[in-house]
Amino acid sequence: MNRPVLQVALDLVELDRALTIAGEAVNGGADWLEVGTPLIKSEGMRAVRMLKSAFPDQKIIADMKTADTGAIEVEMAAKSGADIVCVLGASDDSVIAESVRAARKYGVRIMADLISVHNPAERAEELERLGVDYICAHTGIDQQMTGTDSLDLLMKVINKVSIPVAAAGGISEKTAPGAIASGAFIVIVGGSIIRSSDVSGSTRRIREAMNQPVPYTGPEKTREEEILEILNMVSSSNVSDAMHRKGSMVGMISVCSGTKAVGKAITVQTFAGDWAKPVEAIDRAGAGDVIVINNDQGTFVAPWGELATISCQNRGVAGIIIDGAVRDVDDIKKMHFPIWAKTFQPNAGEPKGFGEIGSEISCGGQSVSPGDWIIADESGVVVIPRTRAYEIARRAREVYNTELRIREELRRGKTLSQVMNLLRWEKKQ
Ligand SMILES: O=C(CO)[C@H](O)[C@H](O)COP(=O)(O)O
Repeated sequence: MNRPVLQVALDLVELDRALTIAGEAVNGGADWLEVGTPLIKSEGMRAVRMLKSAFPDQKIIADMKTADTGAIEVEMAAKSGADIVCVLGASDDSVIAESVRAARKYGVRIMADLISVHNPAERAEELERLGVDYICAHTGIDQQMTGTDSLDLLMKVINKVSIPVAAAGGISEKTAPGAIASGAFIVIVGGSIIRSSDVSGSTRRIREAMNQPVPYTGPEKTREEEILEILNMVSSSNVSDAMHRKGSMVGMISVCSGTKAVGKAITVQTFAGDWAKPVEAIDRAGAGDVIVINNDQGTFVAPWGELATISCQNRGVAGIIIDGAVRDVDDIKKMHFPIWAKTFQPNAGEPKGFGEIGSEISCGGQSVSPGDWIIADESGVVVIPRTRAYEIARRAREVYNTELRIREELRRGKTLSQVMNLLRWEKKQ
């Protein structure tokens, strides 16, 4: 068989950005260009026409994700210049058959996408019998965020069909060699290329990685390691964006400027003037935990100060968040320890022992349960529910990566409003 193909998925919504990025990807060695579903929904068949006319030597793939009216959609894409049209493998056999008939009539090929197919191995065999030209073992972007692995899917189907198989879904420089080693003929890459500030360089590196197949051995890190690594890289603002602009505590001020805290919450409920439970929580906290304290709206006494901070530092606690006051601020600032509080106040209370460690609390207007993840930086404090921590961390990384590319376009001279095409996307009344 010929050399494996690198297909770059242009999952963007603006055609001019897609054309620029496509050019950079082709310079980096992209073989095929995919007009991604968001681009088709935003710009229609014009996107296919423009890509074909700008890149006549590249195969153009129209990712229609067709689920009905197969003949009409394939005809539209074919007449606009697509070489390959993607249909949903999960759609009815009648849709696949009509798509294949139209494809034969208009001289294009059909790629069937296995996204959300419940029985991928069996369905891949059926799709081959129905006449499709390529099978795409695809884990969708939302599925990737929850940890579904595209190469697992690839391995389920690769030996079931004799037509070429594409691998898609979060493929990067690290996983592309595994896709080839597992038998993929086409590697489809979206985010790892189109969100990069150096599209040509990223494309080139993935192309080179594809030339050195290495058997895939599964993820290198545990989910918890991955969450920690991502949250250390992204900002609280990235995480808030990933949570649809939610999760942020109100009124929290960073005591030691320039510090950041990431870790799992040890929650403490105490009452104004009582510092026993906050200090006992230090003994319960493991290295890397963040102690989150509700002080029952007490701002006239501080449940936290320098000595508690030294104790935390000794235990490797990652940070302190107090819905209340902190004292000994001059000394704490010298320690450069990550603490967020509502206010400063020299009065300490008494260690009476009211309250609880490890219960659900409210802090800065957010509900926090033990084990929820906390990310705190100069912008503020965001709580990530533990049940969604992996997904939110991965979505935050997408936000972070998207901004890398936007920053690059700003550097080249566009305004933010131009890059985002704000006027076009304002909500119409
Ligand atoms: O079809 C798609 C999403 O439905 C994408 O094009 C495909 O998943 C490749 O993009 P990425 O590498 O970002 O996953």
